Order: sequence, then C-alpha cells, then structure tokens
Amino acid sequence: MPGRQSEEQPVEMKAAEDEAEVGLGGLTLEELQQGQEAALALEDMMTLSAQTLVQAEVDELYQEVRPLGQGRFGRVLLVTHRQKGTPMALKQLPKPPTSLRGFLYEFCVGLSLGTHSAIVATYGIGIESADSYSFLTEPVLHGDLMAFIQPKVGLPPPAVQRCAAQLASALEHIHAHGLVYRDVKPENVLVCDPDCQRVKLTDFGHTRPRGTLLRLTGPPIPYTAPELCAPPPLPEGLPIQPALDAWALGVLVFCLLTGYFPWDQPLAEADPFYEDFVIWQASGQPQDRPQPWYGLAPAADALLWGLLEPHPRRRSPVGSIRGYLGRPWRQWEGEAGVVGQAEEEGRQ
Ligand SMILES: Nc1ncnc2c1ncn2[C@@H]1O[C@H](COP(=O)(O)OP(=O)(O)OP(=O)(O)O)[C@@H](O)[C@H]1O
Repeated sequence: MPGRQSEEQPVEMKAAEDEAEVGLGGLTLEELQQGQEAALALEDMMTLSAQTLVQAEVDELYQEVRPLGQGRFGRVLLVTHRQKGTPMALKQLPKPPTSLRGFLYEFCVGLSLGTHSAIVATYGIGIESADSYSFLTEPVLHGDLMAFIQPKVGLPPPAVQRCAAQLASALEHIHAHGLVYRDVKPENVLVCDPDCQRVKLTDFGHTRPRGTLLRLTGPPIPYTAPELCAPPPLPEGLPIQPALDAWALGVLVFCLLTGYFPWDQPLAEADPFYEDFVIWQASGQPQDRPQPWYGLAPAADALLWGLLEPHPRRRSPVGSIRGYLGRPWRQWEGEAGVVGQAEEEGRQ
C-alpha cells in the first residue's frame, strides 16, 4: 500500500529541547532523534530515487507470467526480465490515486531495509509508466500466511514458533532503522515453502519513522494497539512507537496458535473478550484463563501477557519472543524442535 500521509506529521524538533518525555508525547529525546534520522535518510533516498526512475511501459521491459496478488492499493505480478529471464515480483500502483511521493516512500522504505532474510528484498528499480508506478522485489511463491491458518485450529505447532521467531527478527530490524512497521497481519507475511519453514514480511506502505504523529481514522481492528484507541496525548495524534508492532505481533501469534482472533477490538467497554483478557491479565492468575485462551501453555501465556500489555511503556519488545522458543506454547504439545535454528536463520 503506498504511503498515506495525510493524517501524519513529524514531531517538531523544537519540542525536544528539554528533558526526556517533556512535551514529546511520551517519547524520549533519543527515540525522537532516532525517528528524525530515519525520516531524513528516507527523504534523501527518495530524492535520489526520483532522479533514477525508469520511464517506460512495464511490458517493454518485463514479460508478465501470472498475477501473484491484489491488494487495496496495487497488484503484484510475477514477471521475467525480457533479456535475462530473471523472475521477479512487480508491484504496480495505479496513478491516480498513487502520488509520486507515496510511491517513492513505499519503494524507498523497502530499499532501506536491505537484505534481512525475513523481509522481502526490494530491488533498486523503480518504473514510471503512463498510468502507473512500479517497483520490483524478490518473488515469494507460496502465497501468504492467511492460506496456512486453519480456522479454529491455527498453524501446525512447529510452524508457529518458526514464524513468530522470523517475524520478531524482521520487526527488530525495522525498529533498529528507526521505523515502525504498523501493518502486521497474515496477509503481509509471504511463505517461501509448502511447510511454512521460511516466511518474509512485505508491504511497507504503512511503515513510518518512530515518533510520526498518528490518529486512528477508522474503527479499530484486533491488531490495533489500545493506545491508538485512546484520546491522543498531543492534539495532532500519538507519536508512534515500536510497541504498536509488539501488540500486533502478539495478536498474530494468538491467531497462529488458535485459529481465532483474541477479540474484535481492544476496547474493554465494547468487547467482552478483551474485557475478560484484561481482567485475567490483571489477576496475575494464569490458571483462571478465559475460554479463548484454554488451549495455551504457560510459556505462551507469559509471552502474550508481555506482548499484549495494554500500557505501551510496559509492553515487552518483539524480541522477547526469543526467550520463549523451544518450550510448548500449546497444551498437549511436545517440545518445539528446530526453533532455535530457524530463529538464528531469521537474523541477519
Ligand atoms: N514479492 C511477492 N511475491 C509474491 N507475492 C506477493 C509479493 N508481494 C505481494 N504479493 C502478493 O500480493 C498481495 C498484495 O500485495 P501488497 O500487500 O503489497 O499490496 P497492497 O495493495 O499494499 O495490499 P493491502 O491491501 O494489504 O494494502 C499480497 O497479499 C501477496 O499475496
């Protein structure tokens, strides 16, 4: 999805003159600077990329093989290079509604994340055609994670920990670049093999520098963190933090383990499943689990209580997953096998 920036503003540097967390909407000075450095680096890359955009119709350069997917904002095609025959995925975004800036933003975020083994690699080729903008990425040919999650069951046990470990590593990499991913969901996790051994995160249209001010514009979904549902700390919005991704990863892990969402929205007054979870978590009594949590093992309870901590400053980071690998996450489940190895492979 191409960058949508209408409701988002960078936090002003002048706000960072005083001590940490004074006037910064909850960000420390260091966090604010990290986000601003990421924003400046992206602006530089966008300027350079705009100058090197290839002006051509896609079919002059690439042969379409088949569609790979369709999102709300663009379609993705498997193509081969007309001279070399190299297979690639081409994401094509129609203009309108995609602006040059929105296109360059998504393209450059992908480029800036480089080659992490659990992130789809973006190639340095951007194309402007009469009716569209396109960029090329590595093709990942076994569809997205949605197709692997059996409703009311989830994912086969060894695959859950492997996916969680690789996604945590990919998100840590994004956070280390001063960015917040903001779109963790199964549709954005591409699967590299039929046994779901390897996965890769894709779609950086919502990724923004840490500290970008953001407001919730539509109704919350299960992956929306509760701090986004509350009134924002600054009139312009909430300065975004990696904790948003930790929350969404916690929800995704629950879905992988059970085949259900834990709730529809994280609003205790509106959603009884969320209310039950908050009461259970506050009780500190894991054995008194609410119904949707019945099948989980103590290691999964502890992991998810940390990732799904309502207060973002107390929430565990995505990397906390590493501390829970190799132990059963579901009741009646044996040791989790090759997870340590998969997790190491998921790191750069
Ligand atoms: N590199 C790739 N290799 C294979 N399939 C891909 C690749 N990138 C995307 N796809 C497929 O295309 C679909 C749409 O891609 P993407 O999520 O990037 O589009 P979007 O318009 O931004 O989607 P959304 O509606 O989530 O905003 C994905 O769900 C996936 O199935």
